[in-house]
Amino acid sequence: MIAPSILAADFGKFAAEVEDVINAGCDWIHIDVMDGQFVPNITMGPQVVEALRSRFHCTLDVHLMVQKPQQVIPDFVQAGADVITIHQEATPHVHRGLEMILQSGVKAGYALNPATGLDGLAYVADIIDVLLIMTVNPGFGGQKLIPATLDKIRAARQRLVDLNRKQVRIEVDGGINAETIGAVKDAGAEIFVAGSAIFAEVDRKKAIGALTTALAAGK
Ligand SMILES: O=C(CO)[C@H](O)[C@H](O)COP(=O)(O)O
Ligand SMILES: [Fe+2]
Repeated sequence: MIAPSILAADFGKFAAEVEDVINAGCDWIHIDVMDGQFVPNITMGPQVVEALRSRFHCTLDVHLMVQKPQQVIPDFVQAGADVITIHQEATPHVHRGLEMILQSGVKAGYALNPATGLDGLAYVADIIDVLLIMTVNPGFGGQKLIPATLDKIRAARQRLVDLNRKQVRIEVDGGINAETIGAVKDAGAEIFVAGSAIFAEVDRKKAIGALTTALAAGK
């Protein structure tokens, strides 16, 4: 499953950009929400999710890179998100935040920065649908994948099996391209967020095709 990250899209023709990747066969759209506090960048809010919801039927995968995500979760639920992911590092009450998402009828994602370990996973594994392993430090698109995160993906896959929660899908985000996608897949990832690898190319169908081919070929 390839999830284009619209952070790398041309904001001047936003809807057309999303339409382009949906027409190219993508069913998940990854929406990066940044508050300028948790990460040093400010991007988009619930209005963007609402606008996309009114036009498209695809899965809207909202990645909240904000402090105190509990304060904004209801806004993104209301806007029509299908998956809402919050960071372990963004709140001392990550379990409460994940429960809030789940109780709203939305799929809950639990995100870990590159230097955060898997210690908390056992305590939230039963209430999450997605484990988002950041393969770059969050805040910006176009960065290089951090190789040490591959071991974490492998360890997370095993940990989920041990916890009897292998249905939790591992999502990877940052620096995913035709060169790296095979390795993250072999490590155990199932959802692949790609921003610049898709939107920096003129022919999005070709770019997504290159990712799919690399995915099938593996490492
Ligand atoms: O969460 C993110 C950054 O914090 C983005 O989803 C990610 O960076 C995607 O961009 P690219 O594929 O260009 O690395
Ligand atoms: Fe993201």
